[in-house]
Parts: sequence; C-alpha cells; structure tokens
Amino acid sequence: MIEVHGLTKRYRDVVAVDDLSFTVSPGRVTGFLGPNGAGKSTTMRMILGLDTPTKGSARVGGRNYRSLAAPLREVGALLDPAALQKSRTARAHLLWIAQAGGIERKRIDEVLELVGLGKAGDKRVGEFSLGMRQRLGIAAALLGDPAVLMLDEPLNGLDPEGIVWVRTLLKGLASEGRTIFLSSHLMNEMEATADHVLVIGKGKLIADVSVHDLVRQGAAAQVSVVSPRAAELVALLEHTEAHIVSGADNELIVSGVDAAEIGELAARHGIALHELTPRRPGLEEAFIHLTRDQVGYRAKEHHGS
Ligand SMILES: Nc1ncnc2c1ncn2[C@@H]1O[C@H](COP(=O)(O)OP(=O)(O)OP(=O)(O)O)[C@@H](O)[C@H]1O
Repeated sequence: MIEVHGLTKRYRDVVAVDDLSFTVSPGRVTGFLGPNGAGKSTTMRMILGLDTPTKGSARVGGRNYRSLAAPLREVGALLDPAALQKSRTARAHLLWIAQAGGIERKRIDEVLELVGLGKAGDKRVGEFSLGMRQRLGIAAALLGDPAVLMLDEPLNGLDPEGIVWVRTLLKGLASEGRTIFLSSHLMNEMEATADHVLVIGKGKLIADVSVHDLVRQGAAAQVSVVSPRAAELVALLEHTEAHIVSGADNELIVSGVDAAEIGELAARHGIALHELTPRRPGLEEAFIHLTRDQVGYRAKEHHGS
C-alpha cells in the first residue's frame, strides 16, 4: 500500500505538488493520470525518497521509504529508462543493482526471462531500443520481488505488442496482491490497463475513481452518423435536443439524442444513413470532461474567496 498525506512540493516559484492525499491499494492496478507538468513524477520521486517534500508525508507499506531496511524488496521502481550506463550489459546493470540491494545473483536470470530479455542479457545497454530499455527497467524494478511497484510512464516507447505485454504483466502482478502504481498520459492505454485511476492537475487531486465509474459518469454518450445528406440532417437535428459535437464532410458526431431517434428522424425524411454508431465515451473523453469541470469549479472557488 502507498499512503500520501498532505504531500506538497514547492520549487522556487512553482508549486509542483499541492497538498496531495491519496491511498494506492494492493490487488489492483492504479493509474496516475494528469497532463504534462501536473506533478506526477515529482510525487513519485517523493514517495521514493528521491525528493524531500516541502510539507506532508508519503509512506510505503506503512513506512517512510528512507527508513525501509531493504527498500528493493519492498518497492520496485521504474523512473527514467534513459538513465542507464550504455557500456554495461543488461546483466551487469542488474548485477550492480542486485549487489547494492543485497539480492541473490540467480534472481537476475529470472527477471531477464520474465521481461523477455532472456537472450539479450549479454548485450550492451547502448544497443537496446527504447522498448528493450523499458523492459530492462521493469526487470530492475522486479529484482527484489517487491509488494509495491511504481512505474513512471512504463508504456512510453513500447510497440503495441510491448504494451500488451506490460499490461498483462502488471495485471498478473496485481492479481497476486501487489500494489501497482503507474503513470501515463496515454489515456486509452491506461483505460485498458488500470482498474482505478488517480487524476491530478496542477499538483492537486482531481479524481480518485474506478476506471469503470470514470468512463460511465465522465462524458455524455455520442452517436457517429454518416450520411450523403448530412447537411439536411443537421438542419433537422437543430429542432431536437441534439448537439452536434463535430461535423466534417458527411460525418457527424451527435450527442443529446440516441441512435434510434436519429434513425427515425432520417427515415421520416427519406435520408439514407451509411453509418449510425453509438460511441462509448473512452477514458480520454472522460478525462477532458473532468478537467474542464475542475477548471470551472476552481474559478468559482477563487472568485468567492
Ligand atoms: N527540479 C525542479 N526544479 C524546478 N521545477 C521543477 C523541478 N521538477 C519539476 N518541476 C516543475 O514541477 C512541475 C511538475 O513537474 P512533474 O515533472 O512532476 O510533472 P509530470 O506530471 O510528471 O509531467 P510529465 O507528464 O511532463 O512528466 C512542473 O511545472 C515542473 O516544471
């Protein structure tokens, strides 16, 4: 479990993390979402004792990271896959970390196999693709077989097969009862990977919600409509509750009315439809909706104070 309470980090004139409190529970994958500069990396660095909070606290398994007796066995972390010594082989890199963390040598081959680098152990890290470096970073995080995993942007640079691989790995580790915390701004990938998300903006917590609820509540349902007579359909829809979200050429994205209503309306006027598809809003839309609401709320709050 990760517990963050009132966590704050102020750099000279920037409040990177602003009075943040949350809990990351074991047994599920928790995504950490927020736009660039929202404070995700700074939060993760403070949890790992790499940055000192201006205020507040962060605990892993009930303890401050710096007071953990065997940190690699408690928390595995992937922060910056570029921070590798290029002349070292993958195995030498892992050996260096294992020795510092008091981890037995035989674990190195196990984690190399686990991340699909079994045959690349003796290759120099400098020859690795970004995806291979991510895999090596994950191998390093798993060395101590920790109960908590924290990964900053682990999907960056991975090809689709690599993304599916990380997703399957993380879900499997969560189902063993581990705490999995990963940041990403690839919303759609997060939707398929995480069970729960924490969303931050400008260092503040905006949402702490299950992916299911966020998607369900987050955005209005939309219908995609394609018709060779789209302009006429737009004119007819203007007399209904419909809201045209976007319209390009023959394609319309409509909210406020359902597919059946649009189909009936078109049929009554003899307008052919080439496509009529209800669209389930994704995490990306839900996220945009959520952050937009937050801006309005903040503005009101500011006005009143
Ligand atoms: N060492 C530092 N000195 C000064 N400002 C910093 C420092 N580290 C981070 N910041 C600032 O703190 C804010 C939060 O940065 P952080 O890297 O934590 O965000 P992030 O959510 O991880 O963003 P990204 O998705 O781009 O990685 C940014 O405004 C950043 O410029």
